[in-house]
This record gives sequence, structure tokens and C-alpha cells, in this order.
Amino acid sequence: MGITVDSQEVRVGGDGASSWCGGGFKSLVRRKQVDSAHAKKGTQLAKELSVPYLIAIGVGSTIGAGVYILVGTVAREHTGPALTLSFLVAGIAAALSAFCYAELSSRCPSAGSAYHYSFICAGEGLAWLVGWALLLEYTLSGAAVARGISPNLGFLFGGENNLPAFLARQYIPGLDVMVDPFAAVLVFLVTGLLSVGIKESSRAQAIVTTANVCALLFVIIAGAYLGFKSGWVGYEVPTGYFPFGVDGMLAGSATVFFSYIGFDSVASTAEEVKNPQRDLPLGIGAALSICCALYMLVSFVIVGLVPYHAMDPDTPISTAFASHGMHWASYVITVGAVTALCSTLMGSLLPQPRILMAMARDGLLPSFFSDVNQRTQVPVKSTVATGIAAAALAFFMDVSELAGMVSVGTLVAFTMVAISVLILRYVPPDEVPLPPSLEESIDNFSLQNGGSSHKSDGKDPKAIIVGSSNDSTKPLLDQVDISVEIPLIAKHLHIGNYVMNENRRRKIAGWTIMLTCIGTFLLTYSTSSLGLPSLLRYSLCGVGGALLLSGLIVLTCIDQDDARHNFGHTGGFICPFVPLLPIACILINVYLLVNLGAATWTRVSVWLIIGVFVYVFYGRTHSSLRDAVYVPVAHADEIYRTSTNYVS
Ligand SMILES: NC(=[NH2+])NCCC[C@H](N)C(=O)O
Repeated sequence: MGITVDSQEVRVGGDGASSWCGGGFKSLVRRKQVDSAHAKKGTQLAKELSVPYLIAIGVGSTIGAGVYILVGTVAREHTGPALTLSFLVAGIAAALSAFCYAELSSRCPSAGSAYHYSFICAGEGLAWLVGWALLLEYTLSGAAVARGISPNLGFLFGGENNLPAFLARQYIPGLDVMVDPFAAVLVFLVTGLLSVGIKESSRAQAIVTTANVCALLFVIIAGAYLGFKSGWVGYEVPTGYFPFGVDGMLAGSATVFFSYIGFDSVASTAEEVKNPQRDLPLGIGAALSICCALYMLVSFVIVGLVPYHAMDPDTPISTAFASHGMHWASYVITVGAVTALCSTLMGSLLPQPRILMAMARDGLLPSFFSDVNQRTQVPVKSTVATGIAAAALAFFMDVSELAGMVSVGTLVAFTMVAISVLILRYVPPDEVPLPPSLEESIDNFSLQNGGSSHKSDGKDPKAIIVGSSNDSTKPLLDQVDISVEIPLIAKHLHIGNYVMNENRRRKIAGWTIMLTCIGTFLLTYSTSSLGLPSLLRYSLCGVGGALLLSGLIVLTCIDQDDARHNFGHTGGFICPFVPLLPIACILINVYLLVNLGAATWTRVSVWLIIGVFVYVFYGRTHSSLRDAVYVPVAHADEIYRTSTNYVS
């Protein structure tokens, strides 16, 4: 799109996404500036976190009950001894998303993670959906995890029925529900801890995470000892390493991918990190590598101890140890599972308030949620709101059936993060809403000069005139800290032929990214929907594959935005192999999304439809971008020239 001179409204620069959208859809594609989310004074979070804390948050949020349970069912049904490879493949798939998160968190380090990146890159509509889906994910996963703790504790007491009354679930006959007061209390305890301060809560996270990592190390070391002693019977099975073929191993990776969910919590703490550009990529990368190594070693040992077909589907690890006479190991493993659940609970309740806060700062939710407590420098109100919602769910509902809905949030976020990397590289956001201080100066200037203020004259606020001649522009600029504000505007000005070329490049890139995403969906949908008539399936598959491949080729040939070079030199993280890596990441995540099943999608649709209503009736009209001010091109040009004179 680039510069449009047809009306008073001018976008300086522009993107490939909004040019084709009519006025009604403009709110959906308006994008915020990278630095527009910088908190105002008094609403800042405490900058306390360094790499070790980030690793603790990442590992703690990622390692949950998943690994303790999945190894049994996945080895029995899909992979056999090749389970270790499934964890490797799933780890590589997760690493693709981690690379994308690392670049975005490093380049756009504000709270809100995937929601925030989507707002900067893809626009308000998709950002809202991502944020809305993440809210569902974190609340449900917090509730599900809390609810999983008492059955695990039951092992320590010799069965759930022997649990002391305060730990056990209670049946309420009148309501025909099984309530779990302990789960609710636990959620409140974690909420309290998270409200005290980010440093205190991440310290607690570090302690709990250390305990659960020690339990996994115990499984690895003691298991390897038993394996060497007993001759690794699990690997001696006559069916070989791949009893279900390589296909089975790949199907297993899709299931164990769940155990890698959670490292993205690190990105949500971006605003609380001392040196976000360097520390966030390090934290994300180290956390994921640690989890991948632990998962592979645990699975390697466990499938070696027991033949895969004899594995227990519910308590595979304890049973494997018991089969070698080490019954007491189940206590260590249960403690490991309980601490893992506690740390994932914290890992779910930590990001959600930050996403609520980011959405409220952008005006899409009431400002109640963006309130930061002055003393603790934590978004206490949204933390408490999150805690109440998760505790209520955990108290009343057995949310385990809703597990698929948890994955939707994560996978939608992972997909959008990969798309955001492509957009940031090829169609970086440079429709510049004016920086707030310049806006204020314009207002003051208009008032002082009796000129028409864009806010008060009832005209389209976007149609603001930034001075109509050099004479009127100069005093305006006098009131602005030019060294800060002008480069922001001037850097987006492309004059002469260059504009046309750049313009065309952006347009092609924007369309290509969109068509590549459509191709990914068609390809994964057609390969997964066996019920479709085969002609339709093959056609969809062909069209999808062709779109995807040509998208990849076109993007490989198009120049990327130069900013990444400058950014790379400042010590920030740059995702390698763009566009191949993000496209592979989109493909994997869309494949997993498409395969979540109709029942999950029906439930999620209800939530998303509610989200659309909230957006239409609240977010769209309250968005902080609703009055975004765009620089008219002629005057932007003037500002540019004037500022050059002024500076020189
Ligand atoms: N944010 C979340 N969805 N967290 C859930 C994490 C689940 C965790 N990876 C597990 O294996 O149990």
C-alpha cells in the first residue's frame, strides 16, 4: 500500500494487509507501533528478572504431568521403543516456535507475548482472537492442573479414598458435582504468591522446579542403573525399534507435543526482564533445551525397562520401577509429579494477568485489568481476577475433558507468532500513528492558533493536518523533542521511485504471506479429512501444496526488511532460516490444530464467538487506536524536510 495521497488521511509507509480492506474492516487490521505499548509512568512492572529466573519460569511452566503420563500411552499405542525419537521430533517442532518467540520477544519486549506481537504485526482483529484464546487456555489449564493434584497426592496416602478430608474431593449430592476445595485453595495460594511480587514468585517457582527436575533426574539415573542391571529388556522386543513404523513415531510426536507447551510463559514476562533483548531468547532457548533433554532421557530409560506393550497407561514410570522391585521409587515420582503440577499451575497463572493487562492497556478490555499495584509493581487486580476464575473452575468442574481447548490457545498463539515473524521481516508495521507527545503538541498547537483541532472539529480524527505549510509546521516542531520524535516519522518516509518499488515489494509480500497461510490450511485439512470425496481431497491437497511451495519460493526471492540487520547488531536475537523456519512452524501448528477434533472445535467456537461479540461491542470502540492519528503525506514530507533543516 505505501503512501496514499488520495485523501487527507495518509499512512506513511504502509503495509500489504490493509490496502484491500474496506473501511468497515479497518479496525481489524489497524496495527500498533512496536513501542506504543511502553507503559506510562506509574504503570510499570518491576524489572527484576534475569536469565536463571527465566529458565526456572520456562522449565517450571513446561514440565507438567504430561511426561509422567504420556510415556505409557504413547509408547503402547504409537511408538514402541521409538518414543525417544518422538520426543526429539516434538522438541524440534517446539523449537521452531521457540525461535520465533525469541526474535519477537527480543524485538518487541512488552507484556502480552503472542497477543502483543500479533497486534504489532497482524493487526487488532487477529490479536484480539489470540488474546481471547490465550485467556481460555491459561484459565482452563490452571484449573485442570490444580484439579490433578489431589489424585496424585492420593498415591502417597495409599489411594484417593484415604486422603485426609481437607485434601479430598467432596461429592455434593444436591448438585451432583464433585467439588475440589483443595484445588481452589491451591489456586488462591499461588494467586497470593504471584501478587506479592515477580521476584518472590519466580523464586518460589525456582524452588518447586528444582524439586521436579530432581525427580526426573532420579528417574533417569536410577532407571539407567536398573536398565544396565537387567539388560534393557524393553529394547529386546522382537518387533524392533519401530513396531508401529515411522508413521507411528510421528503420530506419537503430535501427542507428546503437549508436554512442550508452556515455555512461552517466559515471553509474557518481557516487561519484567532486566535486559530483555538478550535474556528472553536465552531464557526461552535454555528452558526448551533442558526440557527436551530431560524428556528424551526419561523416555529412553522407561521404554528400556519394560517392553512397550506391557507398560501401564496411567502410572507408567512408577510401574516400571515397581516391576524391577523398586517400589519406593513411586514416592519420589509422585512428589515429582505433584511439584510439576504446582509449577505448571504457576506457569498458567503468571502469563494470564500480563495478557489481560496488555489487552487493557490497548483499550480492548476495561482499564481495571491494566492497573499495576504501586508497591508490588505487579498487575494485582488482573492476577486476582485470574485466580478467582481458575479457582471457581477448579472447584466445580472436572476440566480434564476440556484439555483439547487448552491446546487450541497454545497452537493458535504459536501459529500467529510464526506469521508475525514473516510479517515483521517482509511487511514491518510502519503505518505510524503519531507518538503520543507529538499528538499532544498538535492539540496544543491547534488550540493556541485557534485552528481546527482534529479531536474537536468532529471530522475523521485520522484526517489530521500536521501544519499546512512550513510556517505552521515549524512552531509545531519547536514544541516537540525532535531528536526523539522526528526520526520515528522520518525513518518511514520513502521518497521518489524507491516508494513505488518498496510499495510493490510490500504488496507482493503481504499477499504471499496470506496465500501461504491459506495453502497451509488447505494442505493440512485435506490430508487429515479422510471423509472428504477423494477428488476433492486431492484437489485441495494440490492447491494447498502449490500455494505453500510457491509462497516459500516467492518469499525466498523477496528482500527482507533492513531493520533486522541493525537489530542483530544491537545484540538482539534474529530467527534463522526465514522464511523456511516460520513456514515450517505454521505448517506443524496448523496440522496439530486441524487434528484436534470436531468436538474441541465446537466448544472453542462458542468461546471465540463470545469473543467476537465482546470485541464488536467493547474492544473495537474502546481501542486506543480508534483515534490513531496518521500523518498526511504532503505534510509528513514537510516535516521530514523541516526536521532535516532543523537538525542540521
Ligand atoms: N500453558 C499451558 N497450557 N500449560 C500447560 C502445560 C502442560 C505441560 N507441558 C505438561 O506436560 O503437563
